[in-house]
Amino acid sequence: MDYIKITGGKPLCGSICVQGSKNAVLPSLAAAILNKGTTVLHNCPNLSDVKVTLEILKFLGCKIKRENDTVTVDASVITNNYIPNELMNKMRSSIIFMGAIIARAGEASMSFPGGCELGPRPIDLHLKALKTLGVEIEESHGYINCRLKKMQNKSVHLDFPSVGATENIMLFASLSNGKTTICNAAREPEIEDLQNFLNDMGAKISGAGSSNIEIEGVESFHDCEHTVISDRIAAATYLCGTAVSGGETELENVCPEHFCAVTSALAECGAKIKTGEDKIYIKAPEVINKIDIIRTMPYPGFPTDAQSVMMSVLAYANGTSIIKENIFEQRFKTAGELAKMGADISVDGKVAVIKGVKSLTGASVYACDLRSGAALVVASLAANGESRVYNTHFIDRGYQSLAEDFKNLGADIERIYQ
Ligand SMILES: CC(=O)N[C@H]1[C@@H](OP(=O)(O)OP(=O)(O)OC[C@H]2O[C@@H](n3ccc(=O)[nH]c3=O)[C@H](O)[C@@H]2O)O[C@H](CO)[C@@H](O)[C@@H]1O
Ligand SMILES: C=C(OP(=O)(O)O)C(=O)O
Repeated sequence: MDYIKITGGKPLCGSICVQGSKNAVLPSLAAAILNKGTTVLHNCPNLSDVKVTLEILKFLGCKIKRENDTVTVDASVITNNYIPNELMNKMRSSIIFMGAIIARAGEASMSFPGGCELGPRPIDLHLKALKTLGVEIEESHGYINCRLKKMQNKSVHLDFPSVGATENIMLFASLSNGKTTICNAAREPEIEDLQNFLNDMGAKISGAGSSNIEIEGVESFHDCEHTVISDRIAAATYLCGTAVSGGETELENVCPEHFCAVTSALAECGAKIKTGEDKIYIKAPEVINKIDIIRTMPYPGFPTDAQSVMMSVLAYANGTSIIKENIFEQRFKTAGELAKMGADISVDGKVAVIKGVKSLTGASVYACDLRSGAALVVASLAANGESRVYNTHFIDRGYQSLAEDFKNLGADIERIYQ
């Protein structure tokens, strides 16, 4: 089994360029099927989730070309409007194809999406919104069959600002002859990037980044090129790695305003942070201060995706910190693995109490999901002795070169292929 081997104790230093955003590139690739032509996306990270998305696009009939971080999707001809379970269950984001395929083909059929196990991840909000907009939906033998009856001009209210549901509605409604308003839309930067990309293709969407998004449907799209935004969670991971290691690093190709919640938490821990337009510098604190409480929230609150790497930082703090996880029910599995390294963390439902310890000890640990893998690597960077982080396939979903990046910053780290 592959693993990442880390011998802790080396302060990180130097600078690295942060990859393109997983959560921005996935919906944008799905959106490419809305254009009966060629779409070029730059800054596409090389991730296993991106590979699955490209497989889905090929299955639908698209021609794909990848040159370094540029992906070209030719969706002139679509030959399928369904996605088999083998592709759907490989990741959560496969559900974003639903809105896009219905918009392009009038009907779509697919099974439920898969992905990391973070507790229940229903898709009721996606389905309810599409029904409101005139899509007939029935479930049969594990497949969801959707057919557009008549596009309704409607306002859709989301009971929770779901990122995926907001994206699905945007994709569906942008290629139609109606006007749609999304109320209580997700405000994540990836939603704004999707709006910018769709508008580059000829859509008429406004309001992304706020809770109300207005979509004026258009009849067709045109070819375009778009550069995907930088990955704010990867950036948060490198910042947390630097904070525990005691070093100082600079990240390039970032948008610091997208992860203010993380940088203010790290500043509260005592890290020195300086931001430029597309750069961020961090100097680790000599002693990591505890944080009374961090609550994960939809953007611009503290991102659930950065919760695990932050837990690794607080495991080394000079007191007791609390994390309240409000988005996913089972996102504290990392705590059990950190305990193998000597961390003192107790979990009760949505709350984790982290009693900081002076040092952790290297151990063999298992990533339980994507960010858990990143968190275990971060914790290992400062642990005494050697750690082995297994289940690297989770890490590959969201980081194109986690071990290599930390190595370039001076860590004693290596990916072992077996
Ligand atoms: C590919 C991608 O962009 N993934 C991100 C996206 O996931 P994803 O789009 O799946 O996350 P959502 O914002 O939809 O989910 C947030 C919460 O809403 C619940 N919910 C969601 C939809 C629904 O129909 N019903 C329902 O109850 C979920 O179970 C969860 O508790 O946003 C999450 C929250 O910021 C991030 O952690 C993921 O990294
Ligand atoms: C939960 C995540 O992603 P996904 O929604 O793709 O599972 C994540 O990026 O941490």
